[in-house]
Amino acid sequence: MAKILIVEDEAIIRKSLRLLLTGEGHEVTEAWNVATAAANTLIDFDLVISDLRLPGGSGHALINLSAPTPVLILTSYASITAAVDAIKHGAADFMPKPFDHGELLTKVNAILNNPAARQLPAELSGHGIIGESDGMKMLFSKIKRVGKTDVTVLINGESGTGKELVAKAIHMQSSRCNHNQISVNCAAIPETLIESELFGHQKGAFTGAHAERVGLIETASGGTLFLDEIGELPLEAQARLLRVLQEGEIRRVGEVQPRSVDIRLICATHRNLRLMVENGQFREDLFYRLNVVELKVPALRERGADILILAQAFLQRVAKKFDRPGLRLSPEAQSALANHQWPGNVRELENALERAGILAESDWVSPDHLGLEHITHAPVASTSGATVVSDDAEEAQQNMSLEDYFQHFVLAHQDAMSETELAKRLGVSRKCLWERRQKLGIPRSNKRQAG
Ligand SMILES: Nc1ncnc2c1ncn2[C@@H]1O[C@H](COP(=O)(O)OP(=O)(O)OP(=O)(O)O)[C@@H](O)[C@H]1O
Repeated sequence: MAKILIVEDEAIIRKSLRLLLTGEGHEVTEAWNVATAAANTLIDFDLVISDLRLPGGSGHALINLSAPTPVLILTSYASITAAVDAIKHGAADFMPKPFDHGELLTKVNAILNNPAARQLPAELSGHGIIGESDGMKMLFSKIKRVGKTDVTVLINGESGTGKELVAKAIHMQSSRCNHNQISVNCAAIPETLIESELFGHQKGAFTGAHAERVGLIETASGGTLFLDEIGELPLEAQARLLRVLQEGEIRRVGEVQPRSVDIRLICATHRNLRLMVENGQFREDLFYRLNVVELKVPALRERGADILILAQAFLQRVAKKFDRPGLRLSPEAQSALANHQWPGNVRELENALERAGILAESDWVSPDHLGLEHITHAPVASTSGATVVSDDAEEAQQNMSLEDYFQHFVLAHQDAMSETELAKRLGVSRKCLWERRQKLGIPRSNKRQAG
């Protein structure tokens, strides 16, 4: 006996399938669209049988949502091409409608008896990047194309959109995949240390250089170097990096002799580097070297049904992590997720689901558990640098935890201040600011393009 989910908007077809399958001893659950299907823990089913055209979303979305559960697609003769496309996207098989009962059962049995039919998650061939929207499909095909080459890639997208995942996927598709990918977050390394971190140094090159040090670029030789937040790289380090790209050579700080290196460079930024070039904050020659191929990662709010697909995937992960297999999204939670603007993108979504996994008392995740409200009050800084607050805001501030205060302060000032200024005003290092942003899920501002 197998557990089978039927997703079909026509009640008559649902009923006939139910009769057919229960008659064979299977346990059957019914749903009439993607949302009602997704309210179940899809991984628990042995098979999903889904119509291709469903109200409010296609059966394609279910292929992703259900992974690794196999999906048998039902389709009218008119959309056979679409069914073939579904197979390319990971469907186990398809069955034209109207169908012969015997033929359908043969297909169902063939899938159930074939363990290999359990599909890989419908993501970029095992790289963990989930997405069905047109923007993501376009990105996947570009990743596949640039992955095979050795060209420098500049990945652009808001904070938390998955730029690092994209960089990893490119590396894994490349001929360098058996070598390391070294990832460096230029925003997390203090400006004074960045050159020696990246390029290495000789013993005694500067105060504190007690021993020689191999830089991260040299360590990445033979593999891929991923420079995240490249817009934060100070101008002097930009000049050094340009030399590496032009000459394939590196000179450690304090060293005269260059060493040859063989790296593939992938960079990422949430900033508008062109604007930074115009403002004199980013070297034009370096920009053109980096921007050989530009990949744009869409913001989550532009990805339509991907929001729910990702939410279900993260929920399954959370359910496993907290050993709560029954966890599911209530219809209200689904609509809250679909309507949220996601300033922190996929990272914010991941955090929301993790939080829900902790807070939900029953199996049903409600909007409250997701904590998607926005912060409305924020302290305002005076030009003297002192923080000025209104009476109401003062009272609210007194009730704030340190983390709340940190978050309020960053959100209120990041359009006007650089990361260095923000860190200084908060009395923390840039690295600490970066780490707290990650921990608290505070996205970097898109309005501040430079500095
Ligand atoms: N399409 C996706 N499918 C699955 N998980 C994703 C996807 N996009 C992002 N994530 C997850 O969201 C989190 C943030 O992704 P990532 O660090 O790659 O974003 P980023 O754009 O590099 O962020 P930042 O600009 O802040 O460095 C990670 O945990 C990542 O695994």
